[in-house]
Order: sequence, then C-alpha cells, then structure tokens
Amino acid sequence: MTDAIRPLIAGNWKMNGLRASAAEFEAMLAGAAKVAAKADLLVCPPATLIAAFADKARGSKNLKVGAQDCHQKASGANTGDISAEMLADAGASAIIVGHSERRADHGESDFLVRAKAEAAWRAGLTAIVCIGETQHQRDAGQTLDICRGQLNLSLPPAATSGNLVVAYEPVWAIGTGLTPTVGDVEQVHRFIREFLIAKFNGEGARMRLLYGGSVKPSNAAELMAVANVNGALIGGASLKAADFLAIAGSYA
Ligand SMILES: O=C(CO)COP(=O)(O)O
Repeated sequence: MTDAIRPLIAGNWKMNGLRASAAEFEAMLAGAAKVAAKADLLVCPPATLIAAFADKARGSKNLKVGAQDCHQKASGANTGDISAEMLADAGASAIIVGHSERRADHGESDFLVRAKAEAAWRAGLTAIVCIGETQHQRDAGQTLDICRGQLNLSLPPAATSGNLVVAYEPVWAIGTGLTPTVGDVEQVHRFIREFLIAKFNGEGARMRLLYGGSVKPSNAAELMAVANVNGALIGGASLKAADFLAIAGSYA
C-alpha cells in the first residue's frame, strides 16, 4: 500500500541563506521538472526568503516553498514571532514543526508542537512534524518509546494524509554524517507506520513518512528504498542545488 505514496523530498535550509541564495534556488527550480514525475519537492528557506522564493516558484507544480517553524497563534503581541497565516501569505505551502533543534534550543514541548501543527492547518498549510531520539536515548534502547511518546503527544487528532507529514530524524544523525543502518530505519519507520494506522486508520496508511539525518546523494538511494520511507528531510545537502536534485533523482 505504501508503494502508492508519492515521495516528498524536502530541504530544510535552517539558518542559512541570504538574498544572494536566490541563484541556488533558481537552479533547483530549473532542475525540478526532471524529477517531478516521481517526487514532490519542497524547499524551506529561512523566513526572510520565503516570499521572494515563493514568488519565483509561483505556478511551479514541481517545487514548493515551506517554512521551518511558526507561532501557534494567528496574530498578537508576540515580538519576533511569525504566524502560520503570515507564512501562508508569504507563499509557504507547508511548515516544519517540532524540529529537534527547536525542541532543544527553544524548549518546545510536544504540546506546543501539536499546537503549531494545528496552526499550520488553520492557515491551510501542511504540517511536517519531526520526531526522533537523541544519542543518549538510543544508547538506552529507548528509540521506539521516545518516538511513540512524541507521536502520541505531537500529532493532533485531525491529522490526515493531506495535512500531515511525519519526519523521523534521529537527533544523533543530524549534521553528523552518521546514519542509522537500513535495518534500523526500516524498523523505526515500520513502527511509526503501525502507530499511524492504529491511530488514523486508512489515512495513517497513506501519510508520508520522511527520513532525515545526514541524507546526501551517496546514501539517498539506499535510504529512500527502505519500506515506509516516503521521502527525505534534508539539511546540509539541501543548500546546494546539485546535491538536492541528485537526492531527488534517486526516484527518477
Ligand atoms: O535536520 C535535518 C533536516 O531537518 C537534517 O540535517 P542534515 O541533513 O544536515 O543532517
């Protein structure tokens, strides 16, 4: 059943990119058509670049622009924050919520992540909810328990295959060059799929489930071929058009 799920290759630029990065984005846009038959592409630049990139991508069916975080409220006295409605207005089509860097650096709880996912939906956007264990938790054999807890508390009950993407990003694999074995990825993704089906029935069977953490052109084909891996959430390698498109090309 999962074979029918259309893959999503998403780039998370994190706190990287200036207006001059538009050239790199344009190269991604130009190359996107080649992989469009097999996968959807999403680039999540810093908030400062969303509107400019979304303007460039307007009308493109191949590549969309997303955001990396949002505030849970629509508007108000929240200095420095950006709402999902503002991101939608800037042209974003999806928002990453609950990235481990937000959970760790900004103390974001599962409850807040859930509220942010609901904020994305309120604005009509897809929520990409991130989960994953730390090295310490992995060493203690708690990987599946941690994932279960995060899934339980971070996913709102109204999740559908249209409004939710789940990204499994083991924290120890992010930016380290380390990746879990194919067997480990398969085990965790199967666990997540079973959780989603138990909670959301048929919708859970169709939700996109991304792997993230040190995905690069040299390991993408192997990771993307794992059962229940329906795409990737890519950090460092998504900053270069050649690498990002090569990863997406694993499906071509
Ligand atoms: O955190 C990530 C994507 O959200 C993964 O980052 P890297 O691909 O740089 O390991």
